[in-house]
Amino acid sequence: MPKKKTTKKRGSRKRQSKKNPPLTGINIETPGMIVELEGHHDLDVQSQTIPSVMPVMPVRGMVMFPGTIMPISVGRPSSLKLLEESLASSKVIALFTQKDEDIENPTIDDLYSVGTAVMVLKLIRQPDESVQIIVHGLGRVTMDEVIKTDPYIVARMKPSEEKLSSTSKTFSAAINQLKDQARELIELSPNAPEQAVTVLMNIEDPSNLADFLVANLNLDPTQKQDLLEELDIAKRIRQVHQHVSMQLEIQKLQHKIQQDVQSSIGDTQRKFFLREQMKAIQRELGEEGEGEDFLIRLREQLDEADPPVAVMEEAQRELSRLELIPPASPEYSVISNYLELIADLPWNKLSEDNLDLERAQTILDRDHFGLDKVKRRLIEYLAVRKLNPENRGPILCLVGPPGVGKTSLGQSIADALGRKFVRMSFGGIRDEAEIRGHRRTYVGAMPGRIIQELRRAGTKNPVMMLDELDKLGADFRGDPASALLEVLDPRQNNNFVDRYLDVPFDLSQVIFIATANYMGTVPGPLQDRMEVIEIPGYTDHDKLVIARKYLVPRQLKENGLTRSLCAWQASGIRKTIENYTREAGVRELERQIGSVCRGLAAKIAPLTPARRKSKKYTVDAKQVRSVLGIEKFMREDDIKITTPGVALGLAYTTVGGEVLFIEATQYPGKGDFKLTGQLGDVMKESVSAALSVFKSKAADFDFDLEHLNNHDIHLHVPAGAIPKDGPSAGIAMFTAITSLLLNLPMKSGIAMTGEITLRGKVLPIGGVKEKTLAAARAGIKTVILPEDNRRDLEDIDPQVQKKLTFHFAADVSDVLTIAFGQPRLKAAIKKLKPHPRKATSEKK
Ligand SMILES: Nc1ncnc2c1ncn2[C@@H]1O[C@H](COP(=O)(O)OP(=O)(O)OP(=O)(O)O)[C@@H](O)[C@H]1O
Repeated sequence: MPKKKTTKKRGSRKRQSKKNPPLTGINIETPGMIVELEGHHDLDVQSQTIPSVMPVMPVRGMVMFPGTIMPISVGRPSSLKLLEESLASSKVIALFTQKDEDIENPTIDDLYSVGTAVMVLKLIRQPDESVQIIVHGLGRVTMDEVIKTDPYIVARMKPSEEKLSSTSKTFSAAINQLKDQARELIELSPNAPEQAVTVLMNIEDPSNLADFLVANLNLDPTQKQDLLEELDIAKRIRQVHQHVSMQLEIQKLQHKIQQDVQSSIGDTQRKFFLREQMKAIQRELGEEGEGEDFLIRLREQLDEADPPVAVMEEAQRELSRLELIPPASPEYSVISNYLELIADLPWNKLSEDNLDLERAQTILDRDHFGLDKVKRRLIEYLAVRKLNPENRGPILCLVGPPGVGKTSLGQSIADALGRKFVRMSFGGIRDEAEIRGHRRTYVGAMPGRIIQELRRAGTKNPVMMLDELDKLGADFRGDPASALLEVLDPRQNNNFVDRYLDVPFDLSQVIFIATANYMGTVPGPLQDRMEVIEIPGYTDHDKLVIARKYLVPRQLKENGLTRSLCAWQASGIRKTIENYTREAGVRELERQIGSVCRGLAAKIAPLTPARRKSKKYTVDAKQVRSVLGIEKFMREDDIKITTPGVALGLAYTTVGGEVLFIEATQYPGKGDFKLTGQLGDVMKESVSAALSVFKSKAADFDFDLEHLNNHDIHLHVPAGAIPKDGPSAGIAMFTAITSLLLNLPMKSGIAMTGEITLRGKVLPIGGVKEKTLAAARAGIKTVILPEDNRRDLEDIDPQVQKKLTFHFAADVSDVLTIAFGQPRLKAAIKKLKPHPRKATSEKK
């Protein structure tokens, strides 16, 4: 290494310098040797006089200043010659800067006229035959007369006389200020040597100070030459001051930029170190493995989930937060739960649709009996999807009583399409957050049901069943229906934002199918967005087939039985339908069939395997009776009417059509009218209307209205615990009141439905299909419908039509004729005539 060599050589040179006269021994031919010239210590330099004749060495790209020490590379042959010859006699030479540094062999005219006399302190021979000299500036010289130019220039010099024009206090202040600024500049300069400030502060002489600073300032050679030629020290100080100030400004600016850069790098480094420290602490606590592995896994899962860029950015932000939190902290689990959700959600996972319509039809037929209209609509829906995949189609809403197969139809559609099936029930949901989630700031926050179900589905295009839409509530916690509106709106749902997830998720590929028992309570705007498909309920015949094909085989299997062990007969199923269930769907029927199967399983299980093989139970009506016990429903008894004041109405409720008993009674009182049975406002009004119609027709019946002043009437609609509403029981109310006041029981086996007006007209009603089904189920033989509902007849199931006789009424008098029979009615009126008058006159 050059430094080592230098030290080593120094020692030998010292010895050598003592023995040999130095310069005579210079051998430029010996490369790598440093020659220390004799007598170069400070005192020598200071006492060195500047000879009047000196060899001139041209230099380029630099200006030498008195009082400074500089290394100079010498390579030109003429300069090497100069050194070789002149150093033998004197260590002092003159350095003159070239005006144009590109000139290889400068003449006198190519040099500035002012140069610097220098003392050569060291000469170092380089391996490439050049030489480096270290020189100490002695003083300014001006070329006076050229003595020779070959092989190098030798000239007579006249020393340059410097002058100090000012010694005032201002000048001293300027010197001090210059020194301060220069010190600041040195301190800001990253490469300045440590002792530079000390050297600066020790310089007393203003000329030396100026020269020292110029030599070290970052100026170009012409500027430096100007300052060399400036002999007025005060002026030179001023100019140097300007340069120092400017460079200080630049340096400060650079320093600031540097600091800014460093502080930003420093911040990243700080975080890195802190993180490392955190890991070390976690390692000490034994928590490290857990957290590290988990984070690695999480990162992999996130990459795999490949969510949209914005979501990934959010996830990365949360991941970096997670890295700083110890696994034991509660926040750790909050963030990690969130990230796990993002990693689990099917951002890009789609299942491929199978739009083979024949296959879809087969699957629908395989899973469900009947329901032809519904199945046809579902096939149409799939056909449109096949022809126009972009068309999202309407949102289907299957409406019907419980247990008619709405949910299982949804499952069949998903099977037919080859999509995943998820179901969410809205029964009792009152909080908007159930759908849209809670913000993560809440303790125990969770995503909404939609996002939870999608996570469960694992694909972003499942069939999602929104069950029991009619049970959706609303309270102070917000309106879940409005959140659902956003979910179902095809223009908004590609950007659905769950509050917990806080980033949009695309729901546009989900097929939503809603179900409801009753459309009446589904919020209007939601109804608007859906296409309603009604499933009215099953006839006894339908139920028989469904039971034989689906329910019995399923229950046998579930209870570990076989067909050969338990042979269900049609009579057994019919008995179960008629005497143990009263419903529109088949859920209770399946439950009862299950009960029978369990009862038989209890008998079969104790048998030996051999006995079991030979034993066969025939499940007929008798067997069902013996297992299920006393019949729950006796149809004929139920509808037999023996007392006045009772009428059978037909209603449409959330559980399908129903036969409604309307009972009225009277007792002496003050003419009050009492209503019970949880009747809604509309129904109450229709009772008032019925009473008013009766009063308006009292004369026709020869009925003395005075009777109503001293009798109270109580009208009750069982079952009292179930809320009822609607106008369609109007004519039944009127019939019940008439029956009571005319003291004439209605004929048995007749049920009626129709709204009543004050003029006694009968207005049309809805739900004819469901109501007639219920009538047939209950064993009713005759149904009175409003005249305007005649057109609904063709919609009624043929099985039901066969069982019922229909009468159509335009006016209440038509109703009374059918309900009581004209002769019975006349007889009752006749009987009644003297009775109330007698009672009144008796009272009088
Ligand atoms: N037409 C049918 N063919 C075969 N099975 C049926 C039919 N209708 C209903 N079921 C069966 O009846 C049971 C009840 O049906 P499901 O749960 O789908 O009723 P739902 O209409 O959704 O009732 P809820 O309104 O209470 O949700 C299911 O096991 C279903 O398979």
